Amino acid sequence: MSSSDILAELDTLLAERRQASPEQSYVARLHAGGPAAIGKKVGEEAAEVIIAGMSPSAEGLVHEVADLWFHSMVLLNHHALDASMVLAELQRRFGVSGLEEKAARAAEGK
Ligand SMILES: N=c1c2ncn([C@@H]3O[C@H](COP(=O)(O)OP(=O)(O)OP(=O)(O)O)[C@@H](O)[C@H]3O)c2ncn1[C@@H]1O[C@H](COP(=O)(O)O)[C@@H](O)[C@H]1O
Repeated sequence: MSSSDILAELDTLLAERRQASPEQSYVARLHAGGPAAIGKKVGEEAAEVIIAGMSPSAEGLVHEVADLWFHSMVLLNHHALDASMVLAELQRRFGVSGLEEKAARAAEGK
């Protein structure tokens, strides 16, 4: 599998594992806890990303970001959303300066 396919492959696997028993699947266990429990895990992983980002170990940061992406994907899946929607949103934003987008929003009063 190429690395560019992994998000789509993982989304398919996550949807399958949602139906599994919580005794046998970490993903099923996360879903059983509901959005608040999954969101709590996303928050913990985000905190671990912040801590890893303070250290010079690139390997540690990559590991923690992978944990954050994985748990965020489970949360998306819990709401019948998937990574392709996030990728499409990033594609839509591609090349649009964050500063210009913010200024345009301010001009529209948003
Ligand atoms: N990519 C992942 C993945 N990344 C991280 N994790 C798990 O996420 C958890 C992260 O928890 P922490 O880092 O907080 O460590 P912890 O000490 O185990 O957690 P706590 O005790 O704090 O709850 C660990 O149990 C990891 O194993 C993952 N679990 C599963 N997947 C994918 O999901 C698929 C389905 O998994 P199951 O549903 O478990 O079969 C797997 O085949 C993988 O492809």
